[in-house]
Order: sequence, then structure tokens, then C-alpha cells
Amino acid sequence: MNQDVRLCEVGPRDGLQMAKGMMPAADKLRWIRQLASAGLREIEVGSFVSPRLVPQMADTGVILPEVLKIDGLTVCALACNLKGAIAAYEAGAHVLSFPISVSDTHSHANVGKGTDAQVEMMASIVDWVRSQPRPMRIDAAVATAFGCSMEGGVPVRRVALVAAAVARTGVDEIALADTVGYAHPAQVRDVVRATQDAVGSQLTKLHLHDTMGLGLANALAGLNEGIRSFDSCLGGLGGCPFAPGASGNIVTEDLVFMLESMGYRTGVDLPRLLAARGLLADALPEETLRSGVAAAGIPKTFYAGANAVA
Ligand SMILES: CC(C)(COP(=O)([O-])OP(=O)([O-])OC[C@H]1O[C@@H](n2cnc3c(N)ncnc32)[C@H](O)[C@@H]1OP(=O)([O-])[O-])[C@@H](O)C(=O)NCCC(=O)NCCSC(=O)C[C@@](C)(O)CC(=O)[O-]
Repeated sequence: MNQDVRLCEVGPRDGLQMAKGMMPAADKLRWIRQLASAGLREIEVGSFVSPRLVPQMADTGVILPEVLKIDGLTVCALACNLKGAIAAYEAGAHVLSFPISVSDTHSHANVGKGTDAQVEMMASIVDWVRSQPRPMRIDAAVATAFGCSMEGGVPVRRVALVAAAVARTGVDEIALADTVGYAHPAQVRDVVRATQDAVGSQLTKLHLHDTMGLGLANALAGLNEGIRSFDSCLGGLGGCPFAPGASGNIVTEDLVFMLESMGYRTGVDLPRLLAARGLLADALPEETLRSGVAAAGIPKTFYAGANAVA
């Protein structure tokens, strides 16, 4: 069984997009460098969206060329329309993340378009990117896949149908996103299985929020179904500003602790990762950072198991 788990740190994008304060670009850059030096090889550094609607992301075009200089880092950026995708490509992003909400109501609130129109937008972006000289990986996030605070329950069959439509656009990878954090482990199992049946290996990732405190249990349910890629956020910040009730992402520190303790390999150095919280706490004093492992400290037993440091 594959023990390597790929983590994408979404703090600089998802973590900051709903923050009360604005993190200056220089702090974002220092933070991203710290995250990379802790071993995170994939980081979503920002989004190319309306600066009026999401002012925290207005400097993504400034950040991106700088973080491209970090050796070995896969730089991801989110966009919600073709204009944003072109901006991400021209800035040099390695990966484009694109949200498509299963809930039509959330889709309208988030991107001003319904689900079907957003799938069409995805298709035109794939066509445009594939016609360019430089390759860019295209990841779709199938949002509200486990429930919507505006529409309520989201049927498993509809998630699979939307994922299948997304897969047909030719995206490289698909993530299932629990936008408002309503998922539970049995639901994760069922939705992952139905989506795997619909799109096969194009489903690679889970993007989980921790509203109900079930985020890591849900990650484990995904692991058990063969998922080896997760989004997470240092300190558990985050949430979609256009999904009422959305709260923070699963906590990167705790996810790394769980995975490494279980013998999975993340490539992340946990003490260095915890050190990166200091900058975040200083830059955003009004935010509450979460993490069990940060509160308790790394137990000595962590180093005594399969993940022992030589
Ligand atoms: C999607 C759009 C851009 C609609 O874009 P649109 O359809 O082109 O709408 P529009 O033409 O009505 O434009 C609206 C405004 O956005 C501007 N605009 C248009 N496109 C761009 C662009 N690319 N870059 C910069 N500005 C842009 C445009 O100039 C205009 O500015 P205004 O005149 O009102 O000041 C807009 O609705 C928007 O920016 N929405 C914000 C969406 C967003 O950032 N959501 C949060 C990220 S998704 C998420 O968090 C979920 C996820 C991924 O984490 C997974 C999960 O947990 O579920």
C-alpha cells in the first residue's frame, strides 16, 4: 500500500481569504518560505479573483513570481473564471485550482454562476491551457460535496454526476471539498466510493473543513478509501467567505502528526512546521490558531515509532 501522502498547504489562500486582518505581502512571502522549508512541497499561494470581493488575495500577482524562486516548490493558485486562469498561467503557476460547487445556490454566491455554467467555464479553461506552450496542472475542487449551508443535504448521486461532468472537461485531478465541514466518516467513504466509480483515478484529493471537529476522522476515512492527497491549513484557518457558516480547514500540524504517527510519509518536519505558526500569530493577532499538537507539544513517543528520527 502506498504510504506517501501529498499535502497541499492552502493557508496563504484559503487560510487568509476570510481573515479579519490583511497580511502584508512581505509577511506572506516569509510565511510561504517557512512552510516550504518545513518540507511542504505544494502550497496554494493565493487566488486570482475580484480584489473587491476578496481583498486579502489582491497581491497574489506580486507573491507568485517570488515564490516561484523557491527550489522544488509546486506553486498552486486558485481562479474562478477564464480571466483568473489566464492571470495564474501568465504569472507562472504550476497548478490551477478551480472550484465547481455541486450546490447551485453556493455556486451562484461564490462565483456568480450556476454549477452547469461553471463546468462549461472549466472546459473553456482546459481548452485554453492545453493550447499554451507551457503545461499547467489543472485541479478541480468539487465543492459542497458533503452538504451545503444554503441548500442542505447534497445527494451522493449528484456529487458523482457533477464530478463526471468535471472529469469530461479533461482536468488533471479532482478533489472533493467539504466546504462547510458537515461531512462525517461514513459519508466520506460513500461519496469517495461513488466518485471513484464515476471518475476513477482522476479523484485524487480531499479538501476538508473542521466545523464539526470531524476533519481528521474524515481524512482517515479518505485514507482508508485510497486517497493520498489532502489540502490543509496551518493553524486551521480558512473558510469560503461565500458559504455561510464555513469555518477553518483541517489543521496541517495535526494532520502531519496523525499521518506520520501512523507510518505515512509526508516529508514534513513537524518542529519546523510548528515554528511557522509564530509568524502567522504575529501577523494576524485577531485570529485564533488551532492545533492539538501545538497546544500539547510533540510527545517523545512521536519520535519512537515508525517515524523515528535517526
Ligand atoms: C468569480 C468572480 C471573479 C466572478 O467573475 P465574473 O463572472 O467575471 O463576474 P463579473 O464580470 O460580474 O465581475 C465581478 C467583478 O470581479 C472582477 N473580476 C472578474 N474576474 C476577475 C479576476 N479573475 N480577477 C480579478 N477581478 C476579476 C470584475 O472586474 C468585477 O469587478 P467590479 O467591477 O465588480 O469591481 C467573482 O465572483 C469573484 O471573484 N468571486 C470570489 C470567489 C472566491 O474567491 N471564492 C473563494 C474561493 S473558492 C473556495 O473557497 C472553496 C474551496 C476551493 O476552498 C473549496 C471548498 O472548501 O469548497
